[in-house]
Amino acid sequence: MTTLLEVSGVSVSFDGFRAINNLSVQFAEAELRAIIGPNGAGKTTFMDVVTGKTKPDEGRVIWGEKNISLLGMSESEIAMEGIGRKFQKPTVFEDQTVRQNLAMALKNPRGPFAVLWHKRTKANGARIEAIAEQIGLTAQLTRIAGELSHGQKQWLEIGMLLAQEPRLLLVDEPAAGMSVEEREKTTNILREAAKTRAVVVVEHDMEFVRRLGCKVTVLHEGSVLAEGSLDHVTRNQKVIDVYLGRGHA
Ligand SMILES: Nc1ncnc2c1ncn2[C@@H]1O[C@H](COP(=O)(O)OP(=O)(O)OP(=O)(O)O)[C@@H](O)[C@H]1O
Repeated sequence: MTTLLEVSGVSVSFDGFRAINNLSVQFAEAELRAIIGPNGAGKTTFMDVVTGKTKPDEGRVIWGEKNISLLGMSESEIAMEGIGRKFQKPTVFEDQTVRQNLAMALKNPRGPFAVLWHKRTKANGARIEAIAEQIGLTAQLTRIAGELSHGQKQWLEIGMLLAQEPRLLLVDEPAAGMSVEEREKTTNILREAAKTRAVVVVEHDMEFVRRLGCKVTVLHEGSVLAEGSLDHVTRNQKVIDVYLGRGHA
């Protein structure tokens, strides 16, 4: 498997406290990965480092086949490299329809060829339909986004991120506040999306992680404590001691 993102020996300190401590972790192209760990383990800080929001004190963050360092890049440059991030709270344009939200998110090829505009609009229409189907919102395309349920808003935002065609999608606690059916649908959307890109999901809900059925990385005190299948990591005594024993099983 080709490595898409390599985080190597990364440390981040806040006022002398090491939130990320010599962290090394890799992600392959087109893989689904769950990141779990107790509160304060460094999961959010890890995503902040990858997206350029937080600059590490040490270490390397290497991206893509050209082995580009993300460390010297701004957040917007990193986003343009193809790294998308879904925060926990859905942020869609509430007063716009689902279709308009997706249309705004679509990555249009920028160029001076105005004659191609019509063609492009047609192609965009097809892309919107395809994404709507992928996120299960085909029947909601003409609805105002503000009227959608919490789960539907989350899917719409995932769709808006997919419209940008990211090569890596970071998703923060997608299952929070969702019903059982919504969670199931969310797992399917993420699993499907991960067939063509890397999808990294930070999640506390172990049932949801089990449904994802993917490799799991357990973070603790800013480093990787265990990695492997969910069964493998949940059998690890250290994982049981620091995480599962605290009611996350
Ligand atoms: N800007 C900051 N200033 C000071 N300390 C911070 C800052 N950001 C994070 N921390 C600390 O770094 C540690 C790691 O935090 P982080 O939010 O990355 O953990 P987490 O695994 O995402 O936790 P949770 O599961 O609660 O979201 C915590 O102890 C947190 O208090």
